[in-house]
Amino acid sequence: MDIVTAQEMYERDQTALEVAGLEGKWLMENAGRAVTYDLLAHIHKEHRIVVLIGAGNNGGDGFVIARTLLNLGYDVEAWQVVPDAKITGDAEAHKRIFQASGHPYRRLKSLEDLNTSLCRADVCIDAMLGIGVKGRLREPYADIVRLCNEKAVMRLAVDLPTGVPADEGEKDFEAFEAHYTSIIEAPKLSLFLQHAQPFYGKWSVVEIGLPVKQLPDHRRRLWEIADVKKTLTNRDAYSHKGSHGKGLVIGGSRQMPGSVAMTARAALRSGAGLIAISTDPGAISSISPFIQEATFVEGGGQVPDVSGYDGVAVGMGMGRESLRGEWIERLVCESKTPLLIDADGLYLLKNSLDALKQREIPTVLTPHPGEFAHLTGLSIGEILQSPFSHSKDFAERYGVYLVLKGPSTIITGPDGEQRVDVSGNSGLAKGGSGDVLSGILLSMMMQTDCLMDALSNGCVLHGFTADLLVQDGHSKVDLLASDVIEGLSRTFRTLSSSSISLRSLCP
Ligand SMILES: NC(=O)C1=CN([C@@H]2O[C@H](COP(=O)(O)OP(=O)(O)OC[C@H]3O[C@@H](n4cnc5c(N)ncnc54)[C@H](O)[C@@H]3O)[C@@H](O)[C@H]2O)[C@H](O)CC1
Ligand SMILES: [K+]
Repeated sequence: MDIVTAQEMYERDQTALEVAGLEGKWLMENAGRAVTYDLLAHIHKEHRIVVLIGAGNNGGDGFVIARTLLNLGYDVEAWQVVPDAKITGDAEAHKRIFQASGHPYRRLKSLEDLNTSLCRADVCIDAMLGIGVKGRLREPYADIVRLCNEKAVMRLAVDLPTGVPADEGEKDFEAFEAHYTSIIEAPKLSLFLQHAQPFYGKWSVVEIGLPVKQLPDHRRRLWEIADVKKTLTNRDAYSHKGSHGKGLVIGGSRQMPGSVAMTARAALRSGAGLIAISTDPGAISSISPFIQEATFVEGGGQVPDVSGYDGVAVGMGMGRESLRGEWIERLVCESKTPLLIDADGLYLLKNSLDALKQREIPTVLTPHPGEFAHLTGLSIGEILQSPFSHSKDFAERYGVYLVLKGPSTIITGPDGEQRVDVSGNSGLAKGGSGDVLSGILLSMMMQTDCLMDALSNGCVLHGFTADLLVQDGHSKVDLLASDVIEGLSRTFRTLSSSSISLRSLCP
């Protein structure tokens, strides 16, 4: 599913008009009806519903929604919150259809009247502003939004909650706090921003009839379990351990032996053929009981020889001594093997960014916002405010694959393509989760031709496993990173059993 900016959404509407003759009025009818049927899952016949209608096309959708609900026999009060003169274009056309259908609407004269109506209502549908909002809300929207937010009503938003900017880069806004948002055609960037997402509540996306094959490809998509099923490499019946990648995990220390154990174990549980660990010799006895299948290579204080491996993950629990920084620089400059750099490795990489630019073999960096702030010199606040553009700038400038971890993980390729993974839950906010993710990613990197697919699939497998575990058996409080490793077996079984049942349906 594509993810768009406001500008890209307007371009899509324009394309629909130019290539398919789909006029705005038709799209508005489609959008209003699709949203209505989506919202019906949250509305009962006995509910009293208030529809709030603003000045632009989001308000136009509101007229279609109010009309459709009234036609279906729901108890609806439609409130136009701006003067008549402000309703123009397609919205005005739909206002006329609304009136011609014999439905009344109310015009906001005083906030007191609306307050009385909202006090009686069970459901409030926000069709005031959508992707056209600019800057902080002006009146009467700001007052109305405050009023709605303090009422004990179910708040449903159309496309975006009024006041939430569609794009990244803005942090200080006041907005309608929706319990549920019915998003039109494609999620907007702000759905994936930590400070904006809570305003959306739960959400889904409705389709409004745009000519999808003709639309410009903005190369930014949501990556979901269905995409994983389509792209995950099948295990060939005649394969051997060498067919699934020979990986090396470099890291761990006496103080942090568990990190590499988890990375190695997660890599093997996700299908890697062979995993070797290069670590502080003093840590081997603590690590080996947890991962009998791994072999150990003698580090001997030297940068390990990585030739002969299909992929290398480096940095987990490695410590930050300057000697390790030299290793990172040498690996970046000299190794001809795809590299994944995480944790302490990212900290040390800061001094080798020029070398990174020169490197021609694929490199994957997996920072959380704090590590990315360290790498870029930006603040964590700046990263969180504009994670899409900062990720893209960095990945393009240094020619790397960047996995910016968070509740919405953004995966960016060196050519600027972006994927977003929203699987997972707060149970993953614990030490060790990143080590497990690195192991899964290493395994996927070695088994998938397209690195973007490998990384996107790895992120979803990690989050989806955590979701399965808290649905059944675990809670978000007790979930451990090591539970996720053991939970991978269920995820892979789920994925393969669904493909078997699909196959069994085919003639
Ligand atoms: N393909 C589609 O996605 C379709 C979407 N539709 C809906 O149309 C809106 C976008 O419509 P647009 O008219 O461009 O913008 P808005 O309705 O969001 O608002 C414009 C309106 O808002 C005023 N305004 C801007 N900023 C502020 C502010 N800070 N405070 C107060 N008022 C503000 C501005 O002056 C304008 O009057 C999209 O979200 C969908 O809901 C179509 O229905 C179908 C196709
Ligand atoms: K809205």
